[in-house]
Amino acid sequence: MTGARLKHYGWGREGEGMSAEERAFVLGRYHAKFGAGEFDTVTVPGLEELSLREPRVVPPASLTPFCTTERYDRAAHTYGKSYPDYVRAMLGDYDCAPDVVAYPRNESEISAVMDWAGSVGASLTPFGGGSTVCGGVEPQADGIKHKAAVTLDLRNLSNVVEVDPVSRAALIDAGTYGPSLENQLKPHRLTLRHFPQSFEYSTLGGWIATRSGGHFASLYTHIDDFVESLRVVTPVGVVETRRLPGSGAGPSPDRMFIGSEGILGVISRAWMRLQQRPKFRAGASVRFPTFFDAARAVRAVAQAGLYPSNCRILDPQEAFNTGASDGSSAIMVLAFESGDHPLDAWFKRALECCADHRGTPEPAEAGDAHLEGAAGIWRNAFIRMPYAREFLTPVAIINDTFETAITWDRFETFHDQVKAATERAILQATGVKGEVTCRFTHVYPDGPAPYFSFHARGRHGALLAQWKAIKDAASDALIAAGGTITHHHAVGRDHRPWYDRQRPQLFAAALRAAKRELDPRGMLNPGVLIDP
Ligand SMILES: Cc1cc2nc3c(=O)[nH]c(=O)nc-3n(C[C@H](O)[C@H](O)[C@H](O)COP(=O)(O)OP(=O)(O)OC[C@H]3O[C@@H](n4cnc5c(N)ncnc54)[C@H](O)[C@@H]3O)c2cc1C
Repeated sequence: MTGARLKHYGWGREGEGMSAEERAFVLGRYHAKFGAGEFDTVTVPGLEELSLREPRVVPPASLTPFCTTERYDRAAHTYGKSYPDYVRAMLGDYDCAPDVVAYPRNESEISAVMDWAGSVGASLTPFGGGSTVCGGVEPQADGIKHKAAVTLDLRNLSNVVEVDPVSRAALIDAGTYGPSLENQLKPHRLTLRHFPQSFEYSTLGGWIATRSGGHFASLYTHIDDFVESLRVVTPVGVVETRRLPGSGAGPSPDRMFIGSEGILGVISRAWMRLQQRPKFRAGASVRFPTFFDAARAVRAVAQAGLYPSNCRILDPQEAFNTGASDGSSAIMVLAFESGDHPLDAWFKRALECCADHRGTPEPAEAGDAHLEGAAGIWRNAFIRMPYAREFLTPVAIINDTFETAITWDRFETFHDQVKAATERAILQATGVKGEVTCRFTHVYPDGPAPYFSFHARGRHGALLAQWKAIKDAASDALIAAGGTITHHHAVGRDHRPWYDRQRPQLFAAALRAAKRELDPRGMLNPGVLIDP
């Protein structure tokens, strides 16, 4: 990585953030929701004001070239990017800071850190970009089972190592951040085209470890679909899977590590399936009178086998919040792309599906039609929004998201139940009416992945409890109504109670057995996904 260092509190690098106009726009939307009065503001402590405990362990001389106990490194690896992470950081609570941060440069250094951490009874937390929103990178040391906490940041493993243009695949180091990955593929005229909203500040290894959801709204929804083979460093040795386009040889070893959230080993590199860079595009913003009209159109498009790269819908309130509409209509952002052929026939057919459900396309300007109008405004807001939380938390705004998936036959009831339960919980927890909005991130022929955002006016001193009451109610509702606790944000520690209810018990036992085999000391990410 180049440029200024990453913030220890907030999104992106030091010196980055929203412009004054963007902040005013976002705060204006909240003033409109919650009243025009001044928000009660808390000052976030600076790095030098934080009190961190003395490191409980220090690395041996052989590891010091790539390990540190510096204040900045420990503070910047204490939290991920969830709402409670921001609150605790704002309150100066750095009790769980790691004792040591390691920046290995190759697999043997990963193994050396594992061996040392194991020998001193420390836990080991794999760390990519730290953009987890479910408590995936918080260091663990209870003083009994784990006497100290070591974080293993993979940023120095950051190369596209080899490109196979014939099979259209590349071997890529796990610590490679999104922009660097794409920049290194560009000269080969290839692309991974996996663009989670966190693309700039997350890594290939993190995407694979969490089964992240990216650019493609249909067909290639999760990173899983691009993984051809993996190398994983475990405390008992290295696992390497065979490069194959597909295989029916038993359960897939790749699948065991994809989504393992750092509890079975450290993904060090992967062969990834690539795409041609798109040359042909077709797209539009389509307006619908209601969100459910838009959802029915999405179902028709998904079931027609058209596989748009983008088919995201925003409910009217979500469209209003991002500035993409005046709040009177739902919006579909529809796009097709190909490196090989024109897409007019697919696009035309998708618009027919939309018209069948009262959808009206916005007239497109010349050029990148899919980035014009409401779609373009939404896309810009999508990229800039991550910077908002660092100034919304200090004014006691609770803004968070949760995402799930559900089959089409249950979607409309599911949506209404989850939304109502979340709205009720906001009112109960804060005493003030809040707002819950919904969009789709990904779509399948058998159902959508709805993504809910909620906005509440919290109170300093009670923010964590208020957030938890709302999050618990929303999670309870979506599990009770048959959804998944996460479609792509992963389980971490925050989603454990609901994942435990959703996951078959015998599967949990099998996962525990796999962990015991690969991580006999139980040092890797304790508490994530399963208890030992
Ligand atoms: C603003 C914002 C937007 C987001 N948008 C999206 C989105 O569009 N789609 C989406 O899917 N997610 C999204 N997320 C969530 C997050 O970005 C993803 O989970 C991402 O995949 C995490 O990657 P990372 O490199 O930051 O991993 P980290 O946050 O560092 O780690 C995540 C988990 O993976 C483990 N891990 C990391 N690297 C490795 C490795 N090499 N080997 C083994 N385990 C490892 C960690 O221990 C941890 O449990 C978003 C988060 C934020 C803050």
